[in-house]
Amino acid sequence: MRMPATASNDAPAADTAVVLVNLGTPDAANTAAVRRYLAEFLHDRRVVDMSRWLWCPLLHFAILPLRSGKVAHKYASVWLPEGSPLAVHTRRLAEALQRELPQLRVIHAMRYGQPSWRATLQQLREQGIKRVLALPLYPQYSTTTTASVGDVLDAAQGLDKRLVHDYHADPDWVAAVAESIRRHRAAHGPGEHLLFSFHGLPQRLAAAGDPYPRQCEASARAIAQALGLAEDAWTLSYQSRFGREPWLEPATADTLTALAARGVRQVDVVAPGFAVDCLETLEEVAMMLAEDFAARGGKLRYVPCLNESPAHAQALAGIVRRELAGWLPADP
Ligand SMILES: C=CC1=C(C)c2cc3[nH]c(cc4nc(cc5[nH]c(cc1n2)c(C)c5CCC(=O)O)C(CCC(=O)O)=C4C)c(C)c3C=C
Ligand SMILES: [Fe+2]
Ligand SMILES: [Fe+2]
Repeated sequence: MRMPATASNDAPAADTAVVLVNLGTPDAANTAAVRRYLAEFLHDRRVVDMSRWLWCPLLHFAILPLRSGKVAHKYASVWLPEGSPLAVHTRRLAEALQRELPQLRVIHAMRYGQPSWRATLQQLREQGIKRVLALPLYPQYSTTTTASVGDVLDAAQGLDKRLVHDYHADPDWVAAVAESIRRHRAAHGPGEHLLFSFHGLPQRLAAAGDPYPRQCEASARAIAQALGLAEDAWTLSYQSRFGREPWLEPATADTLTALAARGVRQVDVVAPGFAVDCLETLEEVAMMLAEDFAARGGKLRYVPCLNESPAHAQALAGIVRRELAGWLPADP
């Protein structure tokens, strides 16, 4: 008889690992490290699906030489003593989740850069791990992010594997984000307008069926409802556009301009597409967009990501427990 796997605190599962997989980040805030990182990231066909005949010359002779130095400078402006914010918070979140799930082995890996997701899977197998639950740190599913984590998992041999598809409407995660906004407003004063800023995506991918924008809309609506916000008290927008083709709209920068023109003087910006703070939230939103909005006479207050907060770790632990409870062991 096949018994469901359990993941209660009293049922040790020494052969099961949970891996939080994030995007990845450079290992130093300098041009060479950023160039290495961007080269690996932007060679993934899930991220850029152009013909290699067109893309490789553009990447190697224009994008990498021109972008790496500029982006390294941006990383330097948010770098922490222990490293890149994305790396630091991802590691701390895995440690916090390990405390919630002492019966399991919890680690983290990066799709690009270190610790390498591919190498992590091989090491786990060598260490005698039989089952791996991959939890991509992307609340909303996209072919450009979650599916790429899944590609590497699919290619790993000799493991019983499972991937968390998304958690964009998970009630505990929604409650944790809503509570972080409530606390931010309690600490800094009531808010005038709430802007949900998600990472963007080429419109072409959304038109081809990527569920990402629908899931972003559902996340924002659920969080706004949990906060009891009126329809006109919040807006959704997309940031971090890359390249020349049309990306999802409205753009966060344009939305802030429009809000300022409408006379809105204070905007709280939250980024629930990012599990942890990173270049895109700290430099692009909390620094650059905040400066632009201030120049228009407004105040942008950035609500930090859930990062390694207990509420975040508890929400992820709930997701892990449910996934493991429904996971039948593989046939011997
Ligand atoms: C075609 C290019 C890109 C797509 C598609 C894309 C989708 C996408 N990205 C994230 C999350 C993150 N992206 C981050 C940085 C980043 N993203 C791109 C390009 C695309 N992203 C680039 C080139 C970069 C690097 C910085 C730069 O050169 O501008 C990050 C932060 C990494 C860090 O080190 O802090 C995150 C996180 C999602 C969720 C997503 C699709 C939905
Ligand atoms: Fe190339
Ligand atoms: Fe990105």
